[in-house]
Amino acid sequence: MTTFAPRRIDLRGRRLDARVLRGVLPRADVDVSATLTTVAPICEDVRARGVDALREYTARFDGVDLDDVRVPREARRRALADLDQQVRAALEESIARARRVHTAQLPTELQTEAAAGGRVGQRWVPVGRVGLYVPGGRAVYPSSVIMNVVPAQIAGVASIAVTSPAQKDFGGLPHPTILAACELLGVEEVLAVGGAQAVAMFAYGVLGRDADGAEETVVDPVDVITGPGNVFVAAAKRYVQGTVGIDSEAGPTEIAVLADDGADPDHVAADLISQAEHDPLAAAVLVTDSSALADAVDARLEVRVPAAKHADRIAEALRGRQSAVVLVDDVEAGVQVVDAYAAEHLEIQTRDAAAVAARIRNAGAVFVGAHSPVSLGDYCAGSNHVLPTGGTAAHSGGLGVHAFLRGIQVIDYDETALREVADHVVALAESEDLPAHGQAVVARFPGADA
Ligand SMILES: NC(=O)c1ccc[n+]([C@@H]2O[C@H](COP(=O)([O-])OP(=O)(O)OC[C@H]3O[C@@H](n4cnc5c(N)ncnc54)[C@H](O)[C@@H]3O)[C@@H](O)[C@H]2O)c1
Ligand SMILES: N[C@H](CO)Cc1c[nH]c[nH+]1
Ligand SMILES: [Zn+2]
Repeated sequence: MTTFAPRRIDLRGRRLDARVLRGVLPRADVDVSATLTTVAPICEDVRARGVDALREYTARFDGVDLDDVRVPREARRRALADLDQQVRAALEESIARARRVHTAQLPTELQTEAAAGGRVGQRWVPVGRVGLYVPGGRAVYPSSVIMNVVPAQIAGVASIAVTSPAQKDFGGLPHPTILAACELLGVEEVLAVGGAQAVAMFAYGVLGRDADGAEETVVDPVDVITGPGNVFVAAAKRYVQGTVGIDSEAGPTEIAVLADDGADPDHVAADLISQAEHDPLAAAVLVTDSSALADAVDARLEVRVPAAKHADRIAEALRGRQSAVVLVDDVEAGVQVVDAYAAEHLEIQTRDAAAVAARIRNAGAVFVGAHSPVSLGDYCAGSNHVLPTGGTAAHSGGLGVHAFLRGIQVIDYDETALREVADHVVALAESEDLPAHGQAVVARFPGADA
């Protein structure tokens, strides 16, 4: 008999320390590490050969003969004019909520008097140019245009470029709804490149030839690359990090659900399927202290998956080594497990869900209670759906305005304030055997005792 249920991991009665959990929990991160060997030559080739390399990879991976990587304004205007009105209304609502939430994230400028006359400030300055990746392989993601562009605009980034894979079925342009979303948001530079080659294009910039054969800049390099994508995109972001800043490794989608016997198995199954739908590498993990709930969810997967539109992809994700149903002794143990797993999305479907959610330390985003499914956050909650995957939520957060800002400290001491602290600077400089550091202060007060 074909089963559509994820494998079971039984942690009941087991000691749950970090090492044990690391060994037994499902994890897809190794795919990103392994994929570095695939994407490194692609990135280096784009760096060396520019547009010619972009054309070759687009033909190979997307089946499109690219004419120009730049999408003309007219195509974006037409896409918006032709957009279904219901989809337009949904995009507009999503934009409005995202703007509200992301505006509230803007940090305040600080000015502190560390001592009388000694001021230290903190200014938040947007990066100059960003490259935003919008996926478009198995599915297309106009919602990811919003999730990338809104925080970049609110942060005040002056130069914003969006890229998304060229689509065979749409004349080699990105999907029209993606173009329409760019136009709605007033994005002026849109490119038709996907995968690792798009990430390299942004990291290094690309040159091409104009109609007369003269060398021209086709895409300028950016300071920061953000956005979600498949394992090739996530690996390429890891590869170019350092040359540019990145947001997080927002790779193949993950959902973890922490549920007790009060959860509705229909909801839990629907939510696991909703995210397994993204990619055969997507991870769907249920953590529960109720074997009755685990069985009930499995039974619903058996019924629903074969009938679903992308049943093959969903079944592959649910049965993959990255998915599982994890049985634990109680909700307390479940909190330890989901914290060690550090999921991109974590739903809490337990009694007193808000209190349980408040104790979670590692997750890209937490969805609290019966009425906050992950797909609400994917589209219309106002929160950002570009979130860290593969366990990186233990050290990275989701996309927001901060990804596009740098805090610059501004130190402004007057003479009296510097004189007052001079002895301490000299003492510390000498303790580090860096006496010239102390001298740089003493030199300002000739005649004073050093
Ligand atoms: N974590 C997040 O925040 C988040 C948000 C939305 C979507 N996602 C994920 O984004 C992904 C979207 O993936 P997708 O594939 O639909 O679109 P995508 O745009 O990420 O990838 C398509 C590109 O992959 C490249 N590619 C395909 N096969 C390749 C190969 N064998 N070698 C090298 N490159 C290859 C091609 O260049 C193609 O253009 C899914 O995994 C989804 O789960 C994650
Ligand atoms: N669940 C994805 C984040 O991993 C975001 C998304 C966009 N569209 C549908 N879902
Ligand atoms: Zn989703």
